[in-house]
Amino acid sequence: MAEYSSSHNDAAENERYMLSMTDPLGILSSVHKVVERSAHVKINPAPIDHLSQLWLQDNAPARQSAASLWDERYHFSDGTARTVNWLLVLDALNFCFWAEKGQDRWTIEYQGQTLNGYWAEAAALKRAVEEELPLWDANYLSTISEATVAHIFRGTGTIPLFEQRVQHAREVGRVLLERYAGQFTQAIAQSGRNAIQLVLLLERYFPSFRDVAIYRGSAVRFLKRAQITIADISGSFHGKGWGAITNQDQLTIFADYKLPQVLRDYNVLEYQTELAQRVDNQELIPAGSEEEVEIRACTIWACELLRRALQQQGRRVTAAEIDMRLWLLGQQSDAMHPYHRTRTIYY
Ligand SMILES: Nc1nc2c(c(CN[C@H]3C=C[C@H](O)[C@@H]3O)cn2[C@@H]2O[C@H](COP(=O)(O)O)[C@@H](O)[C@H]2O)c(=O)[nH]1
Repeated sequence: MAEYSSSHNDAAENERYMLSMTDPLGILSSVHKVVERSAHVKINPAPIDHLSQLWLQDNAPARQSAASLWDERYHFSDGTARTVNWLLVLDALNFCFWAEKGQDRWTIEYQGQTLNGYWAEAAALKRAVEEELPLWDANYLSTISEATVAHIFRGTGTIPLFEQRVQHAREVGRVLLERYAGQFTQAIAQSGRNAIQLVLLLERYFPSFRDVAIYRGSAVRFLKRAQITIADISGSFHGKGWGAITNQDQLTIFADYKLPQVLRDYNVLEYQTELAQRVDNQELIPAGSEEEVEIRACTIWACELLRRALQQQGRRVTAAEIDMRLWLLGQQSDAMHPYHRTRTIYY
């Protein structure tokens, strides 16, 4: 199956050394176990080398980091603690924007644009603040009503998993009040402005961020929304002030539904025939199924192999930079095979 295993000792030794040194969240080691056993998804090494060569030739975008790309059009950003709380709400609700097969996606109108997906979510939350709804206020969040959340996301169609979004907003408010005097900036301070400590804090105290699956009896750690929250805070503040968070190079890519789609388009990921047919037919892949966990685990591991291939060619990039580049490719993915459909609150 996966060809990542080495053909001689020192490569394996090097691999174990690399794994132990750069995996403080226990994500790489847990997805590595899935990759070894994966029965429905394969990682192809040759396309990884091809992709690293492509990116080495093309200088500019590889330098892109979240900070340089932060988009103020659709993100609320006032440079204060209010923005930090707003970003936590943004990423507590940052999941599952696609419609049932044959249905149109939920969309909103904002500043004369029709938006869908992640951008619709971000703009809807920015529009709410512009309409004087204090989405950065923990008290307000902790008791927010269904009617208010429906108003916030008003548009054409309904945002999927609406109930869960109400629950997540209330949970953010409640935990902020219980533990951080209503300010996520206090959590940043308490974590010593360390990305790893902050991800573990989100996993421990904010249940909706606890993105951990079970695969053949073992825990598999993804922590996608917890990790992207840190990247988004850092990006929004351009790496300064509340965005000056260390150890971001130890984050993994964020295992959403777009990255697997892009990696499959490059043939980095290959789906076993039956899974390929189900995904291409836009059938639901159950949350927590072996297929879903293998898709996400192989996505993370393939990006780690890509990061190492680039590093071996002298190009040091972080997983977050690889993530950003792949995700932006996924924003123009109409000609690609469909992304996998898993109804989940985790991505
Ligand atoms: N891996 C990864 N997944 C990401 C993002 C983002 C947006 N973030 C950046 C945007 C501007 C700032 O620079 C932020 O950093 C959203 N998503 C996920 O994608 C899916 C939505 O896709 P579509 O249906 O096409 O809108 C959904 O699972 C959502 O959770 C990312 O950056 N990486």
